Amino acid sequence: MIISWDEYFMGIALFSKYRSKDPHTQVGACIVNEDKHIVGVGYNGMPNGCSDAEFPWGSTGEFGDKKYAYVVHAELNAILNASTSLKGCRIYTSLFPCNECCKAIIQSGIKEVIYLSDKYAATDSTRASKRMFAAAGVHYRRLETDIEELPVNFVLPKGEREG
Ligand SMILES: O=c1ccn([C@H]2C[C@H](O)[C@@H](COP(=O)(O)O)O2)c(=O)[nH]1
Ligand SMILES: [Zn+2]
Repeated sequence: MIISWDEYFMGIALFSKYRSKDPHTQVGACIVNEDKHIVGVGYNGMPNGCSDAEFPWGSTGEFGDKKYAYVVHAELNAILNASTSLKGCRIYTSLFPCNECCKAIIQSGIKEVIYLSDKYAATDSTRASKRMFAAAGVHYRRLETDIEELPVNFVLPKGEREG
């Protein structure tokens, strides 16, 4: 199987999301520069020093009892983890960016967003993101692919196993 660049970078975003402890929505993001070099990756997780085990992952109750007060979004983490200027870069993200990530994407100089799921399309947050991206000239598109699954085997074929 040979995959396209878009599928490859979205694959990295999808792989990254499995690091997230969010029990409901795991999100991964991968930023790529004009030379097709990966310059940042991220997933939705608690800030440094805020234990995944101690901070809440639920989404009900008081403000302080919900994950939303604390979690750093995948796209923002990818931006903050980036090693270089993001001017002209593309971001691959498994979920369409919320309005807060949208602002960070625009301000960082990223010029294109490639997403997979738009499951919150009907929300005010996503509508605001689309409005801001359009105004700021940040292009967005859904990943086009025929691939349903990308198998990754951690178990080596018999002939390649040790012992
Ligand atoms: O742009 C976004 C929007 C959301 N996320 C993260 C934040 C949360 O951990 C989940 C959303 O949780 P729900 O239970 O689906 O409300 O997704 C993100 O990383 N980037
Ligand atoms: Zn966000």
